[in-house]
Amino acid sequence: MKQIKDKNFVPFIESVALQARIKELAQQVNKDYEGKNPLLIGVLNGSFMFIGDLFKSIDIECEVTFIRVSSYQNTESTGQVKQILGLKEDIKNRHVIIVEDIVDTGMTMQEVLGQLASQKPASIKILTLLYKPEALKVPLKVDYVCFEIEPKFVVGYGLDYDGFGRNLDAIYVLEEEK
Ligand SMILES: O=P(O)(O)OC[C@H]1O[C@H](OP(=O)(O)OP(=O)(O)O)[C@H](O)[C@@H]1O
Ligand code: HPA
Repeated sequence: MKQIKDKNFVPFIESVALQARIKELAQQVNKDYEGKNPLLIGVLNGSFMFIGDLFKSIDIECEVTFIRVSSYQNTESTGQVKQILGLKEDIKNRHVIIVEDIVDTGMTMQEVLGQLASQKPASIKILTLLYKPEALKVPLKVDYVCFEIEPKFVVGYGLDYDGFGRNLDAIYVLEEEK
């Protein structure tokens, strides 16, 4: 069991299982993107650990970069607008793979996908470590998934609870929800 701030988390996906599945997914990317020089775009902060391990097992020609997504209140509407920060690469005509740690409501990915797609990449796909299909609130196609999970709060391996828990080498779930 791990205590993070006021909450207790219990083991959910162990490190060995994570690493084995990440290697499998990397093999799939190797197969699908051979000769295409894909650009992997990691969404910070959560994806840093996952993309590090994934990238080591991708052995075709490829590149990696990172973005952050900032949320701010649009003054002209009540909705949350997310802005992509930090993308310096020209993605026009590139094969882009967006790499996430988790797709939960799907709001982040919907926004990021829309904004990147408007820059006319040759192709664009979403690759995520964790996916909560039952929590999805917007229509979204998630192309590569390591693990589909129930809609429970998880931490570890890059994912945080209030900033903490990212350094755990496995995924843990809130105790009372297991
Ligand atoms: O599908 P959604 O409901 O939009 O949730 C998923 C997003 O939430 C988390 O990011 P967060 O904003 O917590 O930032 P972080 O990566 O820095 O932890 C996660 O890394 C995804 O980007
Ligand atoms: O389950 C989660 N854990 C941590 N961060 C998250 N961001 C969206 N869903 C989650």
